[in-house]
Amino acid sequence: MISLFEIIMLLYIREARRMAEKMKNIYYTPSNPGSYGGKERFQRAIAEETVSRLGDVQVNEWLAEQDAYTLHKPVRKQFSRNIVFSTHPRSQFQADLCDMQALADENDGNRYMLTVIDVFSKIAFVRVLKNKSGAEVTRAFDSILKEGGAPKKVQTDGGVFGIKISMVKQVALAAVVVVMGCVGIIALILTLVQHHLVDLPHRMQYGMVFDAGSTHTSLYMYRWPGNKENNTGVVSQMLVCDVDGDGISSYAQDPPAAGLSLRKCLESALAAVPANQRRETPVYLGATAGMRLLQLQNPTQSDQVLEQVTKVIQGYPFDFRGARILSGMEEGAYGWITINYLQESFIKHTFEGEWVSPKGRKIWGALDMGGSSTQIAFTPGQPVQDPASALGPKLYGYQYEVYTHSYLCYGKEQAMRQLLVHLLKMSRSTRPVKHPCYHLGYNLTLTLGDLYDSPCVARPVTFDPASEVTFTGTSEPLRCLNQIKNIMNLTACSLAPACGFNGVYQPPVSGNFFAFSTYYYTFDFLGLAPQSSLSQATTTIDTFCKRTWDSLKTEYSEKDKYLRDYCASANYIMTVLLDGYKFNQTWGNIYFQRQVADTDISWTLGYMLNLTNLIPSERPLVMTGVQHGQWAAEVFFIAFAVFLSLMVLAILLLWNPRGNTTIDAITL
Ligand SMILES: Nc1ncnc2c1ncn2[C@@H]1O[C@H](COP(=O)(O)OP(=O)(O)OP(=O)(O)O)[C@@H](O)[C@H]1O
Ligand SMILES: [Mg+2]
Repeated sequence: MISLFEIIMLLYIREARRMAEKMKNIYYTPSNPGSYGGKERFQRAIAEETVSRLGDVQVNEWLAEQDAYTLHKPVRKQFSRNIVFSTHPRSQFQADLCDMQALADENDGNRYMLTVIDVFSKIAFVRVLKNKSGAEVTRAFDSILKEGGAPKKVQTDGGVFGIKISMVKQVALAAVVVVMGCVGIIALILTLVQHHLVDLPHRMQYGMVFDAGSTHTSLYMYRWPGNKENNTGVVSQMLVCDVDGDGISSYAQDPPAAGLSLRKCLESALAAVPANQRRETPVYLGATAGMRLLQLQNPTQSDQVLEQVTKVIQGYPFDFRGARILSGMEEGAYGWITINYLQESFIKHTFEGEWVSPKGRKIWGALDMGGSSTQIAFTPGQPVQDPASALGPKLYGYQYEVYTHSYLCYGKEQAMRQLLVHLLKMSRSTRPVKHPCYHLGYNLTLTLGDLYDSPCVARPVTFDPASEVTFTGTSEPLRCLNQIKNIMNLTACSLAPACGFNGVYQPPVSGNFFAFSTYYYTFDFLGLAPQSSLSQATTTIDTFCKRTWDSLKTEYSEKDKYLRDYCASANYIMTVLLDGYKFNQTWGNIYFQRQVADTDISWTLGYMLNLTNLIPSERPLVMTGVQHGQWAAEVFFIAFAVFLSLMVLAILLLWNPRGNTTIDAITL
């Protein structure tokens, strides 16, 4: 017995076959308008001939099996696409609809699937749809956003578009930006109002320099307020300690004694510098002409002397920065720096807190006469023609051109020695040797060994070092002056008239000068310091030189070890200044001074200033400060503003309030 179901099935199959036959006839009959064409035309032809319209699924399935249809379908072309860079999750979602209509009956009437994938993480979301109406798709998309968070962009077949930021997020962002703006304005106001130049209390700083001269060694200790170290004129002399005995070069035969001689002054320094600052207190030792001469005579001995002084200073708890021999040019230049620093010629720091270049830049020249060498340094009114005597220091942003020269063997002691040797030579066999610069009644006896013990004088080929020679004073100032001129060459100069003496190039002197050390000692003793007219100076010297030794001893203490030489050194000074450097027309520009601003004029201060970078090459910065409370408030508000900026960034990038992101429509 055949069942009703089987009958229905047989009828269905027969109808299906009939329809298939019919479709074949239509499609493969070239005269039929539905043949060999697209789906729409084919469907219309079937409807006309069978009076029934076949569903898309049936037609598509049948056409898909026909080679004639599939072979002529347009080929899918590869087309260029934009490269998408996705840097973090939810930067871009790709969305599409899958057509599941054919399976709708088995899927509770759900005909489509909305598929969404996060481009960065590849996490996929799927929602089923009954239809693809705008409302249905939007509902499904909202549901995906609730699960996966809102992306920045969504890519669909309809294009790429941004997701609207949720209201909550908008309000949060606006609030943070407003607060941030207020905080920034408060910080700015705090910074601009109530600021003033600060001058905070600062502890003193210390620095020391040993001036190891040819005749003696002195320790100069300086101090300055630490917060003002780049100002001019703030470094002042704190103490000077004279080392007992002669200069360190005199210890050539016993170098350890040179080191030991410094102990007394190092102990004074220990007492002067607070214990907690000793380690940071720089100490330098600079040796001058005496050691220059020893180095020429016996380099081993000069090295040994420097070694021994180094050893002793290193034994003290200071920041020792070395012992060395200065060149003559350095000695001259550092003297020049000292003077102009103390005079505040380079730059001035006003009460208003500004750095100003003093009007007209009145730069001082330096005239130094030690025991073994003499230096001149100044800024000439014309370019320095000899590069060997030119220096170009850049100080506080201004470049200077300095002429400087050091005459070795023309310090007071060595010049006096040269005079003795010259007089001895001129006297031939006359004994005692007449000395026109010594006072009548004064006699000096010394051995030839002592007289010739210097590279500054020419020794006879043979002589007995032990034999003695006596010089007897004659109080003849005119002869004295003439004999002194004989120890200098005042004529030979290739670049005449731009000359100093001994053929040395020197541009004409210009500006005011400080003359210190021997210049000062001698002129001060004669009552000619700090200034005197040229005629007053010559008269005073002449009168003094004519005096007898007895009258001098009565007036001054016989113990004044310099008494015998004042006449000679005064005449020597006049010769150097007038015949050598040619101050004839500008005598009044020379100031014979020992100190400026309570500080000794010496190369030592310039040396320390330079080595401790207390004179910057560029103009110092003016510091602006605020009170501590105000500063703290500024820091707080600025930090708060930074924090808020980070919050804005975090909200933009990371915060996706679920359920609050909305989309109005989406085209897939
Ligand atoms: N109070 C004084 N009165 C007179 N002359 C002095 C006085 N003190 C030092 N002298 C002399 O003045 C000269 C210069 O002394 P200064 O201390 O400047 O020389 P120095 O530094 O030892 O030598 P150099 O710089 O050439 O190495 C020396 O001959 C010294 O004997
Ligand atoms: Mg000196």
